[in-house]
Amino acid sequence: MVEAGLMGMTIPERYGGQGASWLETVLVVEEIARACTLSARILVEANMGAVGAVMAYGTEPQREMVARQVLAGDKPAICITEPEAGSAASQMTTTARRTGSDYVLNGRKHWITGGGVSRVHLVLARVLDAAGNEEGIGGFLVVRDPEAGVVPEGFTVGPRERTMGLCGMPEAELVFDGMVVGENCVLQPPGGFRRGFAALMNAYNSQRVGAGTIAMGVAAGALDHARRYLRERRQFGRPLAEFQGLQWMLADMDAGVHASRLMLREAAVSRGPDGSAFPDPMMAARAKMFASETAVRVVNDALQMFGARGYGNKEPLERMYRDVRMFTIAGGTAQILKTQVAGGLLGIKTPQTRGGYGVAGRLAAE
Ligand SMILES: CC(C)(COP(=O)(O)OP(=O)(O)OC[C@H]1O[C@@H](n2cnc3c(N)ncnc32)[C@H](O)[C@@H]1OP(=O)(O)O)[C@@H](O)C(=O)NCCC(=O)NCCSC(=O)CCS(=O)O
Ligand SMILES: Cc1cc2nc3c(=O)[nH]c(=O)nc-3n(C[C@H](O)[C@H](O)[C@H](O)COP(=O)(O)OP(=O)(O)OC[C@H]3O[C@@H](n4cnc5c(N)ncnc54)[C@H](O)[C@@H]3O)c2cc1C
Repeated sequence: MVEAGLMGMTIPERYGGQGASWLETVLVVEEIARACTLSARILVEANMGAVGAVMAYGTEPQREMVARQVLAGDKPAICITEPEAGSAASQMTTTARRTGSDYVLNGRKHWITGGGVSRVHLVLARVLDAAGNEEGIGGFLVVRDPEAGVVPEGFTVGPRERTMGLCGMPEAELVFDGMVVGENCVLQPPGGFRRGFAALMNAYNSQRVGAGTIAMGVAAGALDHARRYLRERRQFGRPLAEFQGLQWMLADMDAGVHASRLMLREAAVSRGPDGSAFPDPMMAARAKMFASETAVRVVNDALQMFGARGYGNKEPLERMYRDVRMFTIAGGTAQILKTQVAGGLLGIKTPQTRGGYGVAGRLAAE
């Protein structure tokens, strides 16, 4: 992927990238996901999420460092989720406490894709001043590269999670125990730490569009396989393609993939409020939620069309099914994304803590 120029496509040309748009990136992601979910995931993380956040909010040296790493083949890790803060990501307890001009990180992240193999890590943490008062949530850039002898003290990689799919890339726990990082590692979004969580999640909307595109690409690949097999396989003296029950399934699958693709591309070219460099939050949530749920159904239906052969490993369907199942979970579960979409439609703020509901501007004005 480095040789093909796919790592760091979105990085601006002045840092060695191609300055590719989100739309150009998702076109490539779809094609790759048709054949290999894992490679598509690497592509998304090497162009969206953390990379997008650094290119939008980073200092010159931070951008140069991340560009160098990614263009050389690193897939950065985005470290948000914690054992007690999954969907409730804003309740993270990992802290970054200021001591002089440094920060000391303490806490535990889990299910981090690339844990143990990624070099660049964007770690979200609750920022405390020297007296322990909270300042908001910030992003911290941490490089770990054992091959080059860079192993930050106080940063350990815990056990790998064993998963039903996507087995070519580890998900692991990362433990920060008094790890000291300098001020130059702080990713400072506009609005400072008080608006840090919102700004970092805003950057993450690009990765939601990327993740949704992977799911859609896997479904598109499964649909191709299904079309091939319906023409190839014969039962009752006729090709499966002649059975109307399967034809209607195929038409529904095609419509689902097509609708997902349109929603994802619409989100990819959209921009959030206030001149954001990232896709509109609601469009990203809607597209990822729809594409991931649709893809699980489409791949399941494709597998069904193969009968026993779909359940076996001579065809890629069983692998695609195991891979695609993840996309309604990671990157914001389908339920969380639906809540965000509904909140936008109704003009209701939707924090999920007891007593947290509020009315946003539009409804209040009505
Ligand atoms: C956002 C949530 C964590 C819910 O938490 P809260 O209820 O505490 O937060 P909110 O009040 O909804 O939001 C606080 C603040 O942030 C703004 N915000 C939130 N999300 C976004 C967004 N996507 N884009 C832009 N801005 C956002 C929100 O508007 C608020 O700002 P104001 O104060 O109103 O101005 C929860 O809903 C959530 O998103 N949970 C999912 C967590 C998640 O996605 N984790 C992903 C981990 S990385 C990963 O899985 C990688 C896998 S992969 O990509 O393959
Ligand atoms: C393969 C994989 C890779 C991942 N990679 C990363 C990564 O690189 N970086 C990272 O930070 N994280 C990563 N994650 C973690 C991922 O972001 C979380 O799994 C996800 O945000 C959900 O959190 P949780 O698993 O703790 O589920 P929980 O939040 O415990 O949710 C459990 C169930 O309850 C539902 N639920 C929770 N709250 C609500 C609510 N308010 N309303 C309705 N339903 C609700 C959820 O939808 C879900 O069905 C990865 C996960 C997987 C599976």
